[in-house]
Amino acid sequence: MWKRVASLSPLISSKRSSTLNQAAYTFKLFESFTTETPTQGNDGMFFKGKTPFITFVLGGPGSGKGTQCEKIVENFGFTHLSAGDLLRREITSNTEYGAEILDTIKEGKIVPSEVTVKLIRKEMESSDNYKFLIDGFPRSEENRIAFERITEAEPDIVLFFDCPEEEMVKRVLNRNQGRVDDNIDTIRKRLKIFESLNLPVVNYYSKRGKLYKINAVGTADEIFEQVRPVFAAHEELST
Ligand SMILES: Nc1ncnc2c1ncn2[C@@H]1O[C@H](COP(=O)(O)OP(=O)(O)OP(=O)(O)O)[C@@H](O)[C@H]1O
Ligand SMILES: O=c1ccn([C@@H]2O[C@H](COP(=O)(O)O)[C@@H](O)[C@H]2O)c(=O)[nH]1
Ligand SMILES: [Mg+2]
Repeated sequence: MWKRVASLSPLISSKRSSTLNQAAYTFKLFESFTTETPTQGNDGMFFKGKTPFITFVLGGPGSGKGTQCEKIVENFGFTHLSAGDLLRREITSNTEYGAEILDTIKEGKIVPSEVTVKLIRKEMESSDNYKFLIDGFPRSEENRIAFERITEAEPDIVLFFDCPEEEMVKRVLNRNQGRVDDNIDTIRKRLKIFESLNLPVVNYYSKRGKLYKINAVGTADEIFEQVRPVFAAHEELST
């Protein structure tokens, strides 16, 4: 099927070609997933005897997800999987989809779900830990549904860092880590996508009683004092 899609490309105009190339990129990945047959559920698929404890960490660009994840790791022994970092690693390692991922990130768009879920799943499977922070994912309802379908797992809790737009813009523009998407044009695009595609995911988990909304204004330490009790309570429950 991939061959068939590739052979169509020269026959089409460049604008359509770019759309179709994106479709082919998605399709090829999707095909590689559908040939894999996950045979076990959440408890048995990745984690040698332990039920995984999965936390999704959501919030707009610059809301402080990565900063707070570091503190959660230090204090509660989670493994931090930043979806954005996993995608950026694909770019720097020049893997098969690195170039497409780079273009997608530059545009502030969302990488096809199958790519991201595959990277997350691989990291989970190779970890000795069973407690995961999945940072910056799912970015859309489509991401969420793909994660559930492919991993047969759901998050136990979902953190949402609620931050005003002007504060997020200020933080991202001051971040200074050389990220290709830390410029005002891409930030605006990311904020729009966050509102239209990510907030529905936040609302979904809110309705399901899994959401912990954190006021992300203040110092990182102050914010962590809101985060700490969420994990402390779950630690108590599991002992
Ligand atoms: N509470 C805070 N107050 C001020 N600056 C902060 C705070 N938390 C994080 N920062 C800074 O803001 C910038 C963005 O933070 P961070 O990278 O943690 O956000 P993020 O939500 O992971 O963003 P992205 O979605 O773009 O990856 C960083 O430079 C970080 O040091
Ligand atoms: O699940 C994901 C996560 C990220 N992306 C793309 O990466 C950038 C940067 O993500 P950060 O979480 O801010 O590090 C994001 O704007 C998306 O383009 C993605 O597609 N899917
Ligand atoms: Mg981050």
